[in-house]
Amino acid sequence: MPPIQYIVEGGRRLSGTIEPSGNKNSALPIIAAALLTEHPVTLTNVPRIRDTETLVELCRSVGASAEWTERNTLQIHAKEIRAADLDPVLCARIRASILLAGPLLARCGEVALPPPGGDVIGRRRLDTHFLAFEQLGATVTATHRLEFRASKLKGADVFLDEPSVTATENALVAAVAARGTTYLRNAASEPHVQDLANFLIALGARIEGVGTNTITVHGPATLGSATFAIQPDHIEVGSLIGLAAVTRSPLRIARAGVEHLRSIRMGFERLGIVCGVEGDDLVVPSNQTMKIHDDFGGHVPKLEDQPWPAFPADLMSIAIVTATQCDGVILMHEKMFESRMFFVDNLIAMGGRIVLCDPHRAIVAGPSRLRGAPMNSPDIRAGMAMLLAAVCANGTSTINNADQIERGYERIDERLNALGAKIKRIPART
Ligand SMILES: CC(=O)N[C@H]1[C@@H](OP(=O)(O)OP(=O)(O)OC[C@H]2O[C@@H](n3ccc(=O)[nH]c3=O)[C@H](O)[C@@H]2O)O[C@H](CO)[C@@H](O)[C@@H]1O
Ligand SMILES: C=C(OP(=O)(O)O)C(=O)O
Repeated sequence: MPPIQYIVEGGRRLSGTIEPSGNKNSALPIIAAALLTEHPVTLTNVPRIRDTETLVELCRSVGASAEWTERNTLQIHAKEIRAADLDPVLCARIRASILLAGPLLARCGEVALPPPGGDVIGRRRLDTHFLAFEQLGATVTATHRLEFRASKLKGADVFLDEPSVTATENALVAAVAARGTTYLRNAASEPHVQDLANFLIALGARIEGVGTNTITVHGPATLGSATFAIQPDHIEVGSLIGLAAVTRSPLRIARAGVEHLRSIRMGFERLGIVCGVEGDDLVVPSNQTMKIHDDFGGHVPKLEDQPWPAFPADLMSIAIVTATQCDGVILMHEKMFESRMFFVDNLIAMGGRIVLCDPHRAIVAGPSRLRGAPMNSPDIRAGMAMLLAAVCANGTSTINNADQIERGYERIDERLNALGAKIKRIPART
């Protein structure tokens, strides 16, 4: 498939209603966990994006049947599976290939995985996965590929060395198959971790503490079949709040999953962007103050990411672009990843007033009028942030490597064009 380029004509006001897709980071562990049961599983509201398509291919490669029966409905039946010959190219395409470790280990007693890929946003450690599997009774060998073996998984009191999202998900799936009770302490609690736990419960697992940092699993569970709807993507909702704000456009984000939006709304409120809630819809008015709130005493405020329920790392790039359009000064502190902030060079080239202090911190002084420019998307969220910048800038921008954006956002060009944006999607000239 040729690489994709977006040509964006900026400076247009948007309006209308948009519904977020299902959460990518829920769909991925849930598709992988569907391999845990011999019975058929139907998943609805699955985002039809590059990452889910790749994982579906990997599921087929281990012997499961996986069919899209509608655009966003996926049926998976893992009657018999084998944990062998996983394609290194497919595994390297997505971070979520590591999520096959838990279900395949539980079903087959061993699995060898080529290293996972995913966003190039800094070092992405796997040590927490290894720690959890070892405590549940597996042996782990990590060389050019990752090998996990366990003739029997045993429940354990596991303290994760950090609340890693995918490590919590792998440990949760393995614990459902393990004999005895497992406590996962210092567990991640993101909406996608909750979604996975609720899917496992729908299959028949006994899990307590969903949404907290101590998850208790009583195993082993006898699993059946289930139909499960993936919850809305809170990161996409946050991206759309940023889009509405930078283009000064009134947007209604329908079925936004407002119960999970508190820290995200607070983050944008610090930038002077206030959203209303109507039922499960989020309403972003166009008449925002866009005035950054100083800390008490007039001190320079900061916005930092942290594990859930705090402001999510995957929204930092969006928040930075948004802040360029706000009045005031703010320190943006990305604590988790070392390379996620380098994309700000593109915003600086467009006229953004940003000082990159070090790989983790940037000071943004706004507002600045952005000018269209050529850009290259390094990762999903930086790509989406650049798309926001391009839509609000004066003139035309080109975003190369827009495939990255499409790893995480479904038909984003069509959906934003329906709101009034002008994004042309073309195969890039090589
Ligand atoms: C498929 C999927 O679900 N991917 C998400 C998942 O990736 P993933 O599960 O790979 O991310 P982890 O939660 O393991 O951690 C991400 C990084 O943050 C660091 N870290 C983590 C916890 C902590 O308290 N302190 C800390 O510094 C880790 O060392 C690591 O470098 O979670 C990340 C963090 O929300 C998101 O960016 C990714 O979109
Ligand atoms: C970092 C992300 O994805 P992944 O973990 O799949 O690379 C993301 O969704 O922003």
